[in-house]
Amino acid sequence: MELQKTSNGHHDLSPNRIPENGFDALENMTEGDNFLPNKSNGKIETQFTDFEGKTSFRMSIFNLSNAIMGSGILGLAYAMANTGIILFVILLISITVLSAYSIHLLLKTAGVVGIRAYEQLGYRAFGPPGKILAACIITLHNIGAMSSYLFIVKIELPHIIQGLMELPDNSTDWFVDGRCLIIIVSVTVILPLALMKRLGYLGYTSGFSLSCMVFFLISVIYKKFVIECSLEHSYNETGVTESIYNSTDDTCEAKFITINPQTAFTIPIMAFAFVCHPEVLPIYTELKNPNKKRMQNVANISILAMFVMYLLTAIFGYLTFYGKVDSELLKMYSKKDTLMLCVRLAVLIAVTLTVPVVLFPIRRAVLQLLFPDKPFHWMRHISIAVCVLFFVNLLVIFVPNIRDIFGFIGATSAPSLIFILPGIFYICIVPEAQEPLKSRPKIQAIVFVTLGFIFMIMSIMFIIIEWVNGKKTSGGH
Ligand SMILES: NC(=O)C[C@H](N)C(=O)O
Repeated sequence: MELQKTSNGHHDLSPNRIPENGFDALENMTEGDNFLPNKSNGKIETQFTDFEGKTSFRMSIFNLSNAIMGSGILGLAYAMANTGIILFVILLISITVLSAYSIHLLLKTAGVVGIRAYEQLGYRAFGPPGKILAACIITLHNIGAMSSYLFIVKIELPHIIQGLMELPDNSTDWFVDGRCLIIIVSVTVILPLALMKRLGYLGYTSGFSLSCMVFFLISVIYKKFVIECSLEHSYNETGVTESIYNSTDDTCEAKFITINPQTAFTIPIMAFAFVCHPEVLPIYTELKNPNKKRMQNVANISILAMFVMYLLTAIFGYLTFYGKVDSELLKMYSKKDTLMLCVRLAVLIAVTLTVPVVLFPIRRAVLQLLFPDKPFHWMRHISIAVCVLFFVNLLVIFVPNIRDIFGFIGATSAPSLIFILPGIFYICIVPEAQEPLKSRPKIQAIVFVTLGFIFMIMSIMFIIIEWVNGKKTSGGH
């Protein structure tokens, strides 16, 4: 699809030139493209002409909620065990509000320049290095998230099959080999969904994925009332020793406020659980009748719904196992219990259906970096998805314990995507004439970025300290 060039050599994206297939226009968009500012009520409002979205409000909520909800939910009970109920609730509310504020910054910045692509905002703020930085952080973070989802499939699916088929624990058949299973799941479920041309089409699978997580939550609540907390409860059945992740507290009593060395992981776990920022602008691009308020509503509803689910999961998970809860809640439940086998399956389905949603921003970042001026092409669309999935599969198959890598990625990319980048883009892109540096919104954004840097430095420091201590206590292994 060809866009007409204006006299200054830029693409003309004026409203009377809205392309038939706006998606191509977005993929086509280059750094020099102009967007038409629309002066209404004396305020400059940029009209988005990059794409005419067709995804309904409800489907967009499903997609964004699905992007938020992932493996992060499994670590929240553990986070609560290491902060106590009150501190946890305060931190969770703070991260929820900050996450919504960050989306507000992204949407406002996108509105000012009329671009709904994270990487392009990076370009507007800092030129090519800004674009490369944003694309790399998105790719790194989302590959980390995808790997964590496939890691769950690799570990849990064999147990589910063994449990449902009543096979002995030591069976060596190929269908209980996690490595074979992730390849099968990737090829038969994830790849076809990742090949969809638009994220909007994933609304139905996202809705289904969310209902699986609701089932998980209901079961966690139910189990609280049937499982008795016992001090001898053995939860490390898989034999994986993770000294740095194990809680030190072994009592069956709820703590309201507590601080221990593992408290350091709380903010990275919560921040990771709320990351959906690379998906926000792609979802906005496909929203029907888009405007900032409507998209902010999509974000607020999704964030609020996920906040409720996170809070309930954490509280009931914690009140079932107290200080002994593992950093992966599912590990705590018996593998012989049919209900819990079904719950594991539901969580697996939920995270598997999240993988394609998380893959979309990676493909967009790669396209923006390697083929910035090229129109949509199926070959590129398909090959990037295949390469990304291939790489993530290799990672999950050959790296035995990627938790440390996640810890580091969670501590660096999550604060960057939530706090630092949206704040810096806002400060740099919203013109001084519209909002001077000393205006309230800009000062708020500066504080927000500073907070992001503090979180990031603190998390990295704590994680390094824990690694060093963990290595010492496990004899240097
Ligand atoms: N979308 C992501 O990056 C992570 C997601 N928030 C999770 O909890 O797994």
